[in-house]
Amino acid sequence: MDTTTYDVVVIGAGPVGENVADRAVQGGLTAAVVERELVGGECSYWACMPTKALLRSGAALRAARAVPGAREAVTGGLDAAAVLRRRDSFAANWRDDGQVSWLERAGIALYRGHGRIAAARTVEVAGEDGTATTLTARHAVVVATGSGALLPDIEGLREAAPWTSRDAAAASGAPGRLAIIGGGVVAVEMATAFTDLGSSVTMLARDGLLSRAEPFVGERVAASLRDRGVSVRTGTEAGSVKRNGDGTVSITLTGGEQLDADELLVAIGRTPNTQDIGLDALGLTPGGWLAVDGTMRVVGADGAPVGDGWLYAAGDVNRRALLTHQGKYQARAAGDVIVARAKGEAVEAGPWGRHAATADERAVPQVVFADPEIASVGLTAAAAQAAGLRIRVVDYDLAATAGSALQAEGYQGRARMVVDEDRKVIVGFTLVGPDVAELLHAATIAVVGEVPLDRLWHAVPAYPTVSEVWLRLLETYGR
Ligand SMILES: Cc1cc2nc3c(=O)[nH]c(=O)nc-3n(C[C@H](O)[C@H](O)[C@H](O)COP(=O)(O)OP(=O)(O)OC[C@H]3O[C@@H](n4cnc5c(N)ncnc54)[C@H](O)[C@@H]3O)c2cc1C
Ligand SMILES: NC(=O)c1ccc[n+]([C@@H]2O[C@H](COP(=O)([O-])OP(=O)(O)OC[C@H]3O[C@@H](n4cnc5c(N)ncnc54)[C@H](O)[C@@H]3O)[C@@H](O)[C@H]2O)c1
Repeated sequence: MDTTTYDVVVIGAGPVGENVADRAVQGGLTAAVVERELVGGECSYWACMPTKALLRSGAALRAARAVPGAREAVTGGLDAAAVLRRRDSFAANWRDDGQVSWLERAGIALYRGHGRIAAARTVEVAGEDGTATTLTARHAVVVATGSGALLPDIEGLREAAPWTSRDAAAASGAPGRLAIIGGGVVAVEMATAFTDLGSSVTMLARDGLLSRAEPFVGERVAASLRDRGVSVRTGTEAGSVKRNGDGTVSITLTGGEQLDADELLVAIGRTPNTQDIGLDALGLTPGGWLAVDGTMRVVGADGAPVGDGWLYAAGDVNRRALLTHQGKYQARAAGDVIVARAKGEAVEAGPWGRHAATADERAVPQVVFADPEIASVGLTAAAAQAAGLRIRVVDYDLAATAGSALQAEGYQGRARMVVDEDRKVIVGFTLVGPDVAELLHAATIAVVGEVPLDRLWHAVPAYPTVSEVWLRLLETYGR
Protein backbone atom coordinates (compact mmCIF):
# COMPACT_ATOMS: atom_id res chain seq x y z
CA MET A 1 0.00 0.00 0.00
CA ASP A 2 1.35 3.43 -1.01
CA THR A 3 1.27 6.27 1.45
CA THR A 4 1.50 9.77 0.11
CA THR A 5 1.23 13.10 1.86
CA TYR A 6 -0.31 16.35 0.55
CA ASP A 7 -1.31 19.56 2.28
CA VAL A 8 -4.91 19.12 1.15
CA VAL A 9 -6.80 15.99 0.07
CA VAL A 10 -10.15 16.49 -1.67
CA ILE A 11 -12.64 13.64 -2.08
CA GLY A 12 -14.65 14.22 -5.27
CA ALA A 13 -13.40 16.01 -8.39
CA GLY A 14 -16.63 17.67 -9.46
CA PRO A 15 -16.65 21.42 -10.14
CA VAL A 16 -16.38 22.09 -6.41
CA GLY A 17 -13.57 19.66 -5.56
CA GLU A 18 -11.54 20.89 -8.53
CA ASN A 19 -11.90 24.48 -7.38
CA VAL A 20 -10.96 23.84 -3.75
CA ALA A 21 -7.79 22.08 -4.90
CA ASP A 22 -7.01 24.86 -7.36
CA ARG A 23 -7.30 27.60 -4.73
CA ALA A 24 -5.11 25.58 -2.35
CA VAL A 25 -2.41 25.15 -5.01
CA GLN A 26 -2.63 28.81 -6.01
CA GLY A 27 -2.10 29.64 -2.35
CA GLY A 28 1.16 27.67 -2.34
CA LEU A 29 -0.05 24.33 -0.90
CA THR A 30 0.02 20.87 -2.46
CA ALA A 31 -3.28 19.16 -3.25
CA ALA A 32 -4.66 15.84 -4.45
CA VAL A 33 -8.17 15.00 -5.62
CA VAL A 34 -9.80 11.57 -5.46
CA GLU A 35 -12.40 10.73 -8.12
CA ARG A 36 -14.35 7.50 -8.57
CA GLU A 37 -16.05 8.37 -11.86
CA LEU A 38 -15.28 11.22 -14.26
CA VAL A 39 -13.22 14.27 -13.37
CA GLY A 40 -15.65 17.18 -13.75
CA GLY A 41 -18.49 15.57 -11.78
CA GLU A 42 -22.23 15.54 -12.28
CA CYS A 43 -22.37 19.07 -13.70
CA SER A 44 -20.14 18.38 -16.69
CA TYR A 45 -21.57 15.05 -17.85
CA TRP A 46 -25.09 14.52 -16.45
CA ALA A 47 -26.40 17.85 -15.18
CA CYS A 48 -25.75 21.50 -16.07
CA MET A 49 -23.90 21.19 -19.38
CA PRO A 50 -25.76 18.38 -21.21
CA THR A 51 -29.19 19.56 -20.03
CA LYS A 52 -28.58 23.13 -21.09
CA ALA A 53 -27.36 21.86 -24.46
CA LEU A 54 -30.61 19.86 -24.78
CA LEU A 55 -32.61 23.02 -24.05
CA ARG A 56 -30.76 25.61 -26.10
CA SER A 57 -31.77 24.55 -29.62
CA GLY A 58 -35.49 24.65 -28.81
CA ALA A 59 -35.08 28.06 -27.20
CA ALA A 60 -33.24 29.41 -30.25
CA LEU A 61 -35.94 28.08 -32.55
CA ARG A 62 -38.71 29.65 -30.46
CA ALA A 63 -36.83 32.96 -30.41
CA ALA A 64 -36.57 32.96 -34.22
CA ARG A 65 -40.25 32.06 -34.59
CA ALA A 66 -41.22 34.99 -32.36
CA VAL A 67 -39.75 37.62 -34.70
CA PRO A 68 -41.37 38.38 -38.07
CA GLY A 69 -38.76 38.26 -40.80
CA ALA A 70 -36.80 35.58 -39.00
CA ARG A 71 -39.95 33.49 -38.54
CA GLU A 72 -40.39 33.14 -42.30
CA ALA A 73 -36.87 31.75 -42.62
CA VAL A 74 -37.69 28.84 -40.29
CA THR A 75 -38.81 26.15 -42.65
CA GLY A 76 -38.61 23.05 -40.45
CA GLY A 77 -38.83 21.73 -36.92
CA LEU A 78 -36.13 20.86 -34.43
CA ASP A 79 -33.56 18.34 -35.68
CA ALA A 80 -33.55 16.04 -32.64
CA ALA A 81 -30.55 14.02 -33.81
CA ALA A 82 -28.50 17.21 -34.22
CA VAL A 83 -29.56 18.40 -30.75
CA LEU A 84 -28.42 15.10 -29.23
CA ARG A 85 -25.10 15.26 -31.10
CA ARG A 86 -24.51 18.78 -29.78
CA ARG A 87 -25.41 17.56 -26.28
CA ASP A 88 -22.86 14.75 -26.65
CA SER A 89 -20.12 17.24 -27.44
CA PHE A 90 -21.10 19.42 -24.45
CA ALA A 91 -20.80 16.30 -22.28
CA ALA A 92 -17.32 15.80 -23.85
CA ASN A 93 -18.68 12.43 -25.03
CA TRP A 94 -18.45 11.35 -21.38
CA ARG A 95 -14.65 11.41 -21.49
CA ASP A 96 -12.71 13.42 -18.96
CA ASP A 97 -9.37 13.84 -20.79
CA GLY A 98 -9.84 17.61 -21.02
CA GLN A 99 -10.45 17.98 -17.30
CA VAL A 100 -7.57 15.64 -16.45
CA SER A 101 -5.25 17.82 -18.54
CA TRP A 102 -6.53 20.85 -16.67
CA LEU A 103 -5.69 19.17 -13.34
CA GLU A 104 -2.16 18.45 -14.62
CA ARG A 105 -1.67 22.05 -15.74
CA ALA A 106 -3.00 23.28 -12.38
CA GLY A 107 -0.52 21.08 -10.50
CA ILE A 108 -3.18 18.98 -8.77
CA ALA A 109 -2.55 15.24 -8.26
CA LEU A 110 -5.36 12.85 -9.28
CA TYR A 111 -6.14 9.51 -7.65
CA ARG A 112 -8.82 7.45 -9.34
CA GLY A 113 -10.99 5.36 -7.07
CA HIS A 114 -13.41 5.51 -4.18
CA GLY A 115 -12.22 7.77 -1.35
CA ARG A 116 -13.02 7.00 2.28
CA ILE A 117 -11.89 8.77 5.44
CA ALA A 118 -9.95 6.18 7.44
CA ALA A 119 -8.76 8.35 10.32
CA ALA A 120 -8.11 12.01 11.12
CA ARG A 121 -6.44 13.61 8.04
CA THR A 122 -6.27 10.23 6.31
CA VAL A 123 -8.09 9.14 3.14
CA GLU A 124 -7.94 5.66 1.70
CA VAL A 125 -8.44 5.30 -2.03
CA ALA A 126 -9.78 1.99 -3.33
CA GLY A 127 -8.88 1.82 -7.00
CA GLU A 128 -11.04 -0.09 -9.48
CA ASP A 129 -8.07 -2.37 -10.14
CA GLY A 130 -8.00 -3.42 -6.50
CA THR A 131 -5.11 -1.14 -5.52
CA ALA A 132 -5.31 0.72 -2.20
CA THR A 133 -3.57 4.03 -1.58
CA THR A 134 -3.45 5.95 1.67
CA LEU A 135 -3.34 9.72 1.36
CA THR A 136 -2.39 11.84 4.34
CA ALA A 137 -3.35 15.49 4.57
CA ARG A 138 -1.10 17.87 6.50
CA HIS A 139 -3.81 20.51 6.81
CA ALA A 140 -7.25 19.54 5.52
CA VAL A 141 -9.49 16.88 4.02
CA VAL A 142 -12.34 18.30 1.96
CA VAL A 143 -15.48 16.31 1.18
CA ALA A 144 -16.84 17.45 -2.20
CA THR A 145 -18.67 14.27 -3.12
CA GLY A 146 -21.82 15.97 -4.39
CA SER A 147 -25.28 14.42 -4.54
CA GLY A 148 -27.30 11.81 -6.40
CA ALA A 149 -30.93 11.54 -7.42
CA LEU A 150 -33.38 10.80 -4.61
CA LEU A 151 -35.97 8.09 -5.19
CA PRO A 152 -39.17 8.20 -3.14
CA ASP A 153 -40.56 5.09 -1.46
CA ILE A 154 -43.23 4.36 -4.03
CA GLU A 155 -44.33 0.75 -4.40
CA GLY A 156 -42.58 -0.91 -7.34
CA LEU A 157 -40.57 2.20 -8.26
CA ARG A 158 -37.04 0.84 -7.77
CA GLU A 159 -37.87 -2.44 -9.52
CA ALA A 160 -39.23 -0.40 -12.45
CA ALA A 161 -35.76 1.18 -12.88
CA PRO A 162 -37.05 4.65 -13.76
CA TRP A 163 -34.93 7.35 -15.35
CA THR A 164 -33.18 9.74 -13.01
CA SER A 165 -31.79 13.07 -14.18
CA ARG A 166 -28.67 11.20 -15.34
CA ASP A 167 -30.63 9.07 -17.80
CA ALA A 168 -32.59 12.05 -19.08
CA ALA A 169 -29.45 14.15 -19.54
CA ALA A 170 -27.68 11.36 -21.43
CA ALA A 171 -30.72 9.96 -23.30
CA SER A 172 -30.05 8.58 -26.76
CA GLY A 173 -33.52 9.53 -27.94
CA ALA A 174 -36.87 10.94 -26.86
CA PRO A 175 -39.45 8.45 -25.54
CA GLY A 176 -42.84 8.72 -27.22
CA ARG A 177 -44.62 9.27 -23.89
CA LEU A 178 -42.57 10.57 -20.95
CA ALA A 179 -44.08 10.74 -17.46
CA ILE A 180 -42.27 12.84 -14.85
CA ILE A 181 -42.69 12.59 -11.08
CA GLY A 182 -41.72 15.96 -9.58
CA GLY A 183 -42.37 19.63 -10.21
CA GLY A 184 -39.01 21.17 -9.33
CA VAL A 185 -36.20 22.50 -11.45
CA VAL A 186 -35.18 19.22 -13.08
CA ALA A 187 -38.79 18.27 -13.83
CA VAL A 188 -39.58 21.62 -15.44
CA GLU A 189 -36.38 21.77 -17.51
CA MET A 190 -36.71 18.18 -18.70
CA ALA A 191 -40.42 18.61 -19.52
CA THR A 192 -39.37 21.55 -21.70
CA ALA A 193 -36.46 19.71 -23.34
CA PHE A 194 -38.31 16.48 -24.09
CA THR A 195 -41.36 18.31 -25.42
CA ASP A 196 -38.97 20.09 -27.80
CA LEU A 197 -37.50 16.73 -28.78
CA GLY A 198 -40.95 15.34 -29.60
CA SER A 199 -42.07 13.46 -26.47
CA SER A 200 -45.60 13.70 -25.18
CA VAL A 201 -44.96 14.71 -21.55
CA THR A 202 -47.10 14.26 -18.42
CA MET A 203 -45.95 15.88 -15.18
CA LEU A 204 -47.11 14.51 -11.83
CA ALA A 205 -46.28 17.45 -9.57
CA ARG A 206 -47.44 16.77 -6.05
CA ASP A 207 -46.64 20.24 -4.76
CA GLY A 208 -47.12 22.33 -7.90
CA LEU A 209 -44.38 23.67 -10.17
CA LEU A 210 -41.30 25.41 -8.73
CA SER A 211 -43.09 25.84 -5.43
CA ARG A 212 -40.15 27.55 -3.70
CA ALA A 213 -40.18 30.43 -6.21
CA GLU A 214 -42.56 33.40 -6.29
CA PRO A 215 -46.07 31.99 -6.96
CA PHE A 216 -46.44 33.70 -10.35
CA VAL A 217 -43.42 31.73 -11.62
CA GLY A 218 -45.02 28.30 -11.33
CA GLU A 219 -48.30 29.63 -12.72
CA ARG A 220 -46.58 31.14 -15.77
CA VAL A 221 -44.46 28.04 -16.45
CA ALA A 222 -47.44 25.70 -16.04
CA ALA A 223 -49.47 27.81 -18.49
CA SER A 224 -46.63 27.81 -21.00
CA LEU A 225 -46.03 24.06 -20.73
CA ARG A 226 -49.77 23.40 -21.12
CA ASP A 227 -49.84 25.64 -24.22
CA ARG A 228 -47.19 23.37 -25.67
CA GLY A 229 -49.22 20.23 -24.98
CA VAL A 230 -47.69 19.10 -21.68
CA SER A 231 -50.16 17.56 -19.28
CA VAL A 232 -49.30 19.33 -16.00
CA ARG A 233 -51.05 17.55 -13.15
CA THR A 234 -50.46 19.38 -9.90
CA GLY A 235 -51.54 17.93 -6.56
CA THR A 236 -51.13 14.46 -8.04
CA GLU A 237 -49.14 11.65 -6.45
CA ALA A 238 -47.97 8.28 -7.75
CA GLY A 239 -49.08 5.40 -5.52
CA SER A 240 -47.35 2.54 -7.34
CA VAL A 241 -45.30 1.93 -10.44
CA LYS A 242 -44.85 -1.13 -12.64
CA ARG A 243 -42.52 -1.81 -15.58
CA ASN A 244 -44.46 -3.93 -18.08
CA GLY A 245 -43.13 -6.77 -20.21
CA ASP A 246 -43.09 -4.56 -23.32
CA GLY A 247 -40.88 -1.99 -21.55
CA THR A 248 -43.64 0.54 -20.93
CA VAL A 249 -44.37 1.84 -17.43
CA SER A 250 -47.73 1.93 -15.67
CA ILE A 251 -48.19 4.46 -12.90
CA THR A 252 -51.14 4.15 -10.57
CA LEU A 253 -52.01 7.44 -8.89
CA THR A 254 -53.06 7.53 -5.24
CA GLY A 255 -56.60 8.29 -6.44
CA GLY A 256 -56.64 5.01 -8.38
CA GLU A 257 -56.24 6.35 -11.94
CA GLN A 258 -53.66 4.55 -14.12
CA LEU A 259 -51.30 6.26 -16.53
CA ASP A 260 -49.13 4.50 -19.10
CA ALA A 261 -45.89 5.87 -20.44
CA ASP A 262 -42.89 4.70 -22.43
CA GLU A 263 -40.52 6.08 -19.81
CA LEU A 264 -40.72 7.54 -16.32
CA LEU A 265 -38.37 10.23 -15.00
CA VAL A 266 -38.16 10.73 -11.24
CA ALA A 267 -36.99 14.23 -10.25
CA ILE A 268 -37.86 14.92 -6.63
CA GLY A 269 -34.61 16.22 -5.25
CA ARG A 270 -31.17 14.97 -4.23
CA THR A 271 -29.46 12.83 -1.61
CA PRO A 272 -25.86 13.43 -0.48
CA ASN A 273 -23.05 11.10 -1.58
CA THR A 274 -21.92 10.37 1.98
CA GLN A 275 -23.08 6.79 2.42
CA ASP A 276 -19.68 5.13 2.31
CA ILE A 277 -17.02 7.75 3.02
CA GLY A 278 -16.13 6.82 6.60
CA LEU A 279 -18.39 9.26 8.46
CA ASP A 280 -19.46 6.81 11.20
CA ALA A 281 -16.00 6.73 12.77
CA LEU A 282 -16.19 10.54 13.08
CA GLY A 283 -19.54 10.46 14.88
CA LEU A 284 -21.34 11.73 11.75
CA THR A 285 -24.26 10.04 10.00
CA PRO A 286 -23.48 8.08 6.83
CA GLY A 287 -25.87 9.13 4.09
CA GLY A 288 -26.58 12.46 5.81
CA TRP A 289 -25.88 16.01 4.63
CA LEU A 290 -22.75 17.51 6.18
CA ALA A 291 -23.35 20.57 8.35
CA VAL A 292 -20.63 23.21 8.10
CA ASP A 293 -19.65 26.45 9.77
CA GLY A 294 -19.23 29.72 7.84
CA THR A 295 -15.82 28.63 6.50
CA MET A 296 -17.06 25.20 5.32
CA ARG A 297 -15.54 23.26 8.26
CA VAL A 298 -17.69 20.24 9.07
CA VAL A 299 -19.37 20.56 12.46
CA GLY A 300 -20.80 17.81 14.66
CA ALA A 301 -24.15 17.73 16.42
CA ASP A 302 -22.71 20.07 19.08
CA GLY A 303 -21.94 22.69 16.42
CA ALA A 304 -18.18 22.42 17.02
CA PRO A 305 -15.74 21.57 14.19
CA VAL A 306 -14.91 17.88 13.87
CA GLY A 307 -11.54 17.08 15.50
CA ASP A 308 -9.33 20.15 15.47
CA GLY A 309 -11.04 21.46 12.36
CA TRP A 310 -9.26 19.41 9.67
CA LEU A 311 -12.47 18.33 7.87
CA TYR A 312 -14.28 20.57 5.37
CA ALA A 313 -17.30 20.02 3.09
CA ALA A 314 -18.22 22.14 0.07
CA GLY A 315 -20.76 21.97 -2.74
CA ASP A 316 -23.97 19.96 -2.89
CA VAL A 317 -22.88 17.73 0.00
CA ASN A 318 -23.36 20.52 2.58
CA ARG A 319 -26.84 21.36 1.26
CA ARG A 320 -26.29 25.13 1.46
CA ALA A 321 -27.20 25.72 -2.20
CA LEU A 322 -27.29 22.88 -4.73
CA LEU A 323 -25.91 24.87 -7.64
CA THR A 324 -22.57 24.70 -9.41
CA HIS A 325 -21.80 28.41 -9.24
CA GLN A 326 -22.61 28.54 -5.52
CA GLY A 327 -20.57 25.39 -4.80
CA LYS A 328 -17.59 26.90 -6.63
CA TYR A 329 -18.02 30.08 -4.59
CA GLN A 330 -17.85 27.96 -1.43
CA ALA A 331 -14.80 26.23 -2.91
CA ARG A 332 -12.98 29.53 -3.34
CA ALA A 333 -13.74 30.48 0.27
CA ALA A 334 -12.77 27.03 1.58
CA GLY A 335 -9.57 26.77 -0.46
CA ASP A 336 -8.47 30.24 0.61
CA VAL A 337 -9.26 29.70 4.29
CA ILE A 338 -7.35 26.41 4.33
CA VAL A 339 -4.35 28.31 2.94
CA ALA A 340 -4.78 31.11 5.49
CA ARG A 341 -4.99 28.69 8.41
CA ALA A 342 -2.02 26.66 7.11
CA LYS A 343 0.08 29.82 6.93
CA GLY A 344 -1.17 31.22 10.22
CA GLU A 345 -2.70 34.21 8.45
CA ALA A 346 -5.78 36.10 9.61
CA VAL A 347 -9.11 34.44 8.84
CA GLU A 348 -11.80 36.81 7.52
CA ALA A 349 -14.93 34.84 8.34
CA GLY A 350 -17.33 37.70 9.16
CA PRO A 351 -20.26 38.53 6.85
CA TRP A 352 -18.97 39.14 3.30
CA GLY A 353 -15.39 38.35 4.42
CA ARG A 354 -13.12 36.63 1.86
CA HIS A 355 -13.25 33.35 3.77
CA ALA A 356 -17.02 33.24 4.27
CA ALA A 357 -19.70 32.14 1.78
CA THR A 358 -22.20 34.77 2.98
CA ALA A 359 -24.07 34.93 -0.34
CA ASP A 360 -25.34 31.38 0.30
CA GLU A 361 -27.63 32.83 2.95
CA ARG A 362 -28.83 36.00 1.25
CA ALA A 363 -28.10 36.17 -2.44
CA VAL A 364 -28.19 32.87 -4.32
CA PRO A 365 -28.83 33.47 -8.02
CA GLN A 366 -30.51 30.78 -10.11
CA VAL A 367 -31.68 30.49 -13.67
CA VAL A 368 -34.17 27.81 -14.65
CA PHE A 369 -33.76 27.27 -18.39
CA ALA A 370 -37.42 26.51 -19.07
CA ASP A 371 -39.73 28.21 -21.55
CA PRO A 372 -40.05 30.96 -20.40
CA GLU A 373 -36.80 31.38 -18.46
CA ILE A 374 -36.89 32.07 -14.74
CA ALA A 375 -34.15 34.09 -13.09
CA SER A 376 -34.12 34.86 -9.39
CA VAL A 377 -31.83 35.98 -6.61
CA GLY A 378 -32.22 36.46 -2.87
CA LEU A 379 -35.45 36.09 -0.95
CA THR A 380 -38.97 35.61 -2.26
CA ALA A 381 -41.60 37.84 -0.65
CA ALA A 382 -42.77 34.88 1.45
CA ALA A 383 -39.23 34.02 2.58
CA ALA A 384 -38.49 37.67 3.44
CA GLN A 385 -41.64 37.86 5.54
CA ALA A 386 -40.81 34.58 7.24
CA ALA A 387 -37.38 36.05 8.05
CA GLY A 388 -39.15 38.90 9.87
CA LEU A 389 -38.34 41.64 7.35
CA ARG A 390 -40.73 44.56 6.80
CA ILE A 391 -41.02 44.45 3.04
CA ARG A 392 -42.71 46.05 0.08
CA VAL A 393 -43.27 44.04 -3.09
CA VAL A 394 -43.18 45.79 -6.46
CA ASP A 395 -44.25 43.96 -9.63
CA TYR A 396 -43.94 45.06 -13.25
CA ASP A 397 -45.15 43.60 -16.52
CA LEU A 398 -42.07 42.95 -18.69
CA ALA A 399 -44.24 43.23 -21.80
CA ALA A 400 -44.64 46.93 -21.01
CA THR A 401 -40.96 47.68 -21.63
CA ALA A 402 -39.91 48.93 -25.06
CA GLY A 403 -37.18 46.32 -25.29
CA SER A 404 -39.48 43.35 -24.87
CA ALA A 405 -41.70 44.35 -27.79
CA LEU A 406 -38.60 44.39 -29.99
CA GLN A 407 -37.33 41.14 -28.55
CA ALA A 408 -40.36 39.04 -29.51
CA GLU A 409 -43.93 39.33 -30.72
CA GLY A 410 -46.36 38.53 -27.93
CA TYR A 411 -43.62 38.75 -25.28
CA GLN A 412 -45.02 37.84 -21.86
CA GLY A 413 -43.14 38.22 -18.61
CA ARG A 414 -43.06 39.67 -15.17
CA ALA A 415 -40.54 41.05 -12.71
CA ARG A 416 -40.76 41.33 -8.94
CA MET A 417 -38.55 43.33 -6.63
CA VAL A 418 -38.73 42.72 -2.87
CA VAL A 419 -37.61 45.78 -0.90
CA ASP A 420 -36.51 45.77 2.72
CA GLU A 421 -38.43 48.84 3.88
CA ASP A 422 -36.22 49.48 6.89
CA ARG A 423 -33.00 49.62 4.89
CA LYS A 424 -34.44 50.67 1.49
CA VAL A 425 -32.48 47.98 -0.31
CA ILE A 426 -33.52 45.09 -2.56
CA VAL A 427 -33.45 41.68 -0.86
CA GLY A 428 -35.03 39.64 -3.62
CA PHE A 429 -35.60 39.85 -7.36
CA THR A 430 -37.41 37.48 -9.74
CA LEU A 431 -37.85 37.63 -13.48
CA VAL A 432 -39.88 35.30 -15.67
CA GLY A 433 -39.95 35.72 -19.44
CA PRO A 434 -38.12 34.88 -22.65
CA ASP A 435 -34.35 35.43 -22.44
CA VAL A 436 -34.31 36.90 -18.93
CA ALA A 437 -31.31 34.81 -17.81
CA GLU A 438 -28.74 37.43 -18.75
CA LEU A 439 -30.68 40.14 -16.87
CA LEU A 440 -30.07 38.44 -13.56
CA HIS A 441 -26.59 39.55 -12.66
CA ALA A 442 -27.60 43.20 -12.27
CA ALA A 443 -30.05 42.08 -9.60
CA THR A 444 -27.41 39.92 -7.91
CA ILE A 445 -25.08 42.94 -7.71
CA ALA A 446 -27.89 45.10 -6.28
CA VAL A 447 -28.69 42.50 -3.59
CA VAL A 448 -25.08 41.66 -2.66
CA GLY A 449 -24.00 45.30 -2.80
CA GLU A 450 -27.08 46.37 -0.80
CA VAL A 451 -27.30 49.30 -3.18
CA PRO A 452 -29.73 51.89 -1.74
CA LEU A 453 -32.78 52.51 -3.94
CA ASP A 454 -31.85 56.23 -4.03
CA ARG A 455 -28.60 55.34 -5.76
CA LEU A 456 -30.26 52.84 -8.12
CA TRP A 457 -32.12 55.76 -9.73
CA HIS A 458 -28.71 56.76 -11.10
CA ALA A 459 -28.16 53.33 -12.70
CA VAL A 460 -29.87 54.16 -15.99
CA PRO A 461 -30.89 51.20 -18.17
CA ALA A 462 -30.09 51.54 -21.87
CA TYR A 463 -33.02 52.21 -24.21
CA PRO A 464 -34.64 50.13 -25.70
CA THR A 465 -33.74 47.04 -23.66
CA VAL A 466 -35.78 44.75 -21.42
CA SER A 467 -33.54 45.94 -18.57
CA GLU A 468 -35.60 49.16 -18.61
CA VAL A 469 -37.76 47.19 -16.20
CA TRP A 470 -35.35 48.43 -13.50
CA LEU A 471 -36.45 52.02 -14.08
CA ARG A 472 -40.11 51.03 -14.26
CA LEU A 473 -39.87 49.15 -10.95
CA LEU A 474 -38.29 52.19 -9.28
CA GLU A 475 -40.95 54.49 -10.74
CA THR A 476 -43.65 52.16 -9.46
CA TYR A 477 -42.03 52.12 -6.02
CA GLY A 478 -41.83 55.92 -6.04
CA ARG A 479 -39.11 58.36 -5.10
C1 LIG B 1 -30.20 17.60 -14.11
C2 LIG B 1 -29.45 18.65 -13.35
C3 LIG B 1 -29.20 19.86 -13.94
C4 LIG B 1 -28.50 20.84 -13.24
N1 LIG B 1 -28.30 22.05 -13.84
C5 LIG B 1 -27.64 23.01 -13.18
C6 LIG B 1 -27.42 24.27 -13.78
O1 LIG B 1 -27.83 24.54 -14.91
N2 LIG B 1 -26.74 25.21 -13.08
C7 LIG B 1 -26.26 24.96 -11.83
O2 LIG B 1 -25.65 25.85 -11.24
N3 LIG B 1 -26.47 23.78 -11.23
C8 LIG B 1 -27.13 22.79 -11.88
N4 LIG B 1 -27.33 21.59 -11.29
C9 LIG B 1 -26.71 21.34 -9.97
C10 LIG B 1 -25.23 20.96 -10.15
O3 LIG B 1 -25.12 19.85 -11.00
C11 LIG B 1 -24.60 20.65 -8.79
O4 LIG B 1 -24.88 21.69 -7.89
C12 LIG B 1 -23.11 20.48 -8.93
O5 LIG B 1 -22.78 19.43 -9.81
C13 LIG B 1 -22.48 20.22 -7.55
O6 LIG B 1 -21.09 20.09 -7.69
P1 LIG B 1 -20.27 19.20 -6.65
O7 LIG B 1 -18.83 19.30 -7.10
O8 LIG B 1 -20.62 19.56 -5.28
O9 LIG B 1 -20.78 17.72 -6.87
P2 LIG B 1 -20.79 16.76 -8.14
O10 LIG B 1 -20.83 17.51 -9.41
O11 LIG B 1 -21.84 15.76 -7.86
O12 LIG B 1 -19.36 16.06 -8.09
C14 LIG B 1 -19.01 15.19 -7.05
C15 LIG B 1 -17.94 14.25 -7.54
O13 LIG B 1 -17.51 13.45 -6.45
C16 LIG B 1 -17.33 12.12 -6.90
N5 LIG B 1 -17.43 11.24 -5.73
C17 LIG B 1 -18.52 11.04 -4.94
N6 LIG B 1 -18.20 10.22 -3.91
C18 LIG B 1 -16.90 9.88 -4.07
C19 LIG B 1 -16.00 9.07 -3.33
N7 LIG B 1 -16.36 8.46 -2.21
N8 LIG B 1 -14.74 8.94 -3.79
C20 LIG B 1 -14.34 9.56 -4.92
N9 LIG B 1 -15.14 10.36 -5.65
C21 LIG B 1 -16.40 10.52 -5.23
C22 LIG B 1 -18.43 11.93 -7.93
O14 LIG B 1 -18.10 10.88 -8.81
C23 LIG B 1 -18.44 13.29 -8.62
O15 LIG B 1 -17.55 13.31 -9.71
C24 LIG B 1 -28.03 20.59 -11.94
C25 LIG B 1 -28.29 19.36 -11.34
C26 LIG B 1 -28.99 18.39 -12.02
C27 LIG B 1 -29.24 17.07 -11.37
N1 LIG C 1 -30.94 25.40 -13.81
C1 LIG C 1 -30.55 25.05 -12.60
O1 LIG C 1 -30.02 25.85 -11.83
C2 LIG C 1 -30.77 23.64 -12.13
C3 LIG C 1 -31.29 22.70 -13.00
C4 LIG C 1 -31.54 21.43 -12.51
C5 LIG C 1 -31.26 21.12 -11.20
N2 LIG C 1 -30.74 22.05 -10.40
C6 LIG C 1 -30.50 21.75 -8.96
O2 LIG C 1 -30.61 20.38 -8.75
C7 LIG C 1 -31.35 20.15 -7.57
C8 LIG C 1 -32.28 19.01 -7.74
O3 LIG C 1 -33.38 19.37 -8.59
P1 LIG C 1 -34.78 18.62 -8.45
O4 LIG C 1 -35.70 19.19 -9.46
O5 LIG C 1 -34.54 17.16 -8.41
O6 LIG C 1 -35.23 19.01 -6.98
P2 LIG C 1 -36.09 20.26 -6.44
O7 LIG C 1 -35.80 20.31 -5.01
O8 LIG C 1 -35.91 21.46 -7.28
O9 LIG C 1 -37.60 19.82 -6.68
C9 LIG C 1 -38.11 18.65 -6.16
C10 LIG C 1 -39.60 18.60 -6.42
O10 LIG C 1 -40.10 17.32 -6.10
C11 LIG C 1 -41.22 17.44 -5.26
N3 LIG C 1 -41.23 16.25 -4.39
C12 LIG C 1 -40.43 16.01 -3.33
N4 LIG C 1 -40.68 14.81 -2.82
C13 LIG C 1 -41.66 14.26 -3.58
C14 LIG C 1 -42.34 13.02 -3.56
N5 LIG C 1 -42.07 12.09 -2.66
N6 LIG C 1 -43.28 12.80 -4.51
C15 LIG C 1 -43.56 13.73 -5.44
N7 LIG C 1 -42.93 14.93 -5.52
C16 LIG C 1 -42.00 15.19 -4.58
C17 LIG C 1 -41.00 18.75 -4.54
O11 LIG C 1 -42.21 19.29 -4.11
C18 LIG C 1 -40.37 19.60 -5.61
O12 LIG C 1 -41.32 20.18 -6.45
C19 LIG C 1 -32.05 21.42 -7.20
O13 LIG C 1 -31.66 21.79 -5.90
C20 LIG C 1 -31.60 22.43 -8.19
O14 LIG C 1 -31.10 23.60 -7.59
C21 LIG C 1 -30.50 23.31 -10.83
